[in-house]
Amino acid sequence: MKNLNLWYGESQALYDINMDIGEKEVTAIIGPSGCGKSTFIKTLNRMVEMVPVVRTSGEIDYRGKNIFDDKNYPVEDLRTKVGMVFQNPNPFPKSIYENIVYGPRIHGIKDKKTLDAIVEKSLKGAALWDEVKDRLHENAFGLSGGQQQRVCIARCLAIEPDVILMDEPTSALDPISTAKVEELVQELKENYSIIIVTHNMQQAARISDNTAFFLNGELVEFANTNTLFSTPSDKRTEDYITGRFG
Ligand SMILES: Nc1ncnc2c1ncn2[C@@H]1O[C@H](COP(=O)(O)OP(=O)(O)OP(=O)(O)O)[C@@H](O)[C@H]1O
Repeated sequence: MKNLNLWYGESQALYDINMDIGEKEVTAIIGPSGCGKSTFIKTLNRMVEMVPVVRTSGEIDYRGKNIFDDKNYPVEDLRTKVGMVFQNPNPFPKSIYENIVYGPRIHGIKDKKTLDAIVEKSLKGAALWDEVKDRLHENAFGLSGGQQQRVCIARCLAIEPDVILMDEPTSALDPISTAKVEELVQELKENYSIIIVTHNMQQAARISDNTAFFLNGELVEFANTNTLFSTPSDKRTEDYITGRFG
């Protein structure tokens, strides 16, 4: 990211963000409510532009192409490479199977055997296969919240992204489901780059390689997670992680 700025109408939400996010690493985004965490990750797959008054400046280069350059990087291509999982599990009101094959079908895959294989691989990737393999054609709404969130992760994996954006993916989950998703993040980073917004600093410390601390739309500090939590270089980071504000 180079000099990334973002405005909602007249109101600026991101200020001059410069950041280099590594491949196959977990990057945590932390900061107090309203500091721009969601705005920031939704910028990475340009979903933020669904708000009509949004305006950006600067660049986000992904594998040598600026994602804002529509001619060289169609937004549909970007979104197949950069998938997203939201705060509240949001499966479609369809069967587990139909949830997973939704994206691949849009991409023109029709062959049943291929779709079956995608469902199995994606559910295995989301550590859910064993729990649901005998009920693939039941409605996803019949699953627990934690299982629904893993369906959403499987749905994201089914389009074979490189990057997975997660916006507080465990905030609606109980501690056991949270632990499962955290464990899953550790497994997924073997194959995917993960950027995760979290309110939970212990979670950031547990699962991420690098952490970015945002405050009032600015990137205050971006460092190795252990370093950021043990010896932050900015006083504002120190105040936040020690609970002095936020
Ligand atoms: N659709 C929108 N229209 C106008 N302003 C918005 C919109 N969405 C977010 N904002 C503003 O942008 C700023 C950053 O909000 P954002 O949701 O990115 O913060 P956040 O750090 O993710 O907060 P939280 O932790 O509470 O989810 C806030 O001032 C917010 O009011």
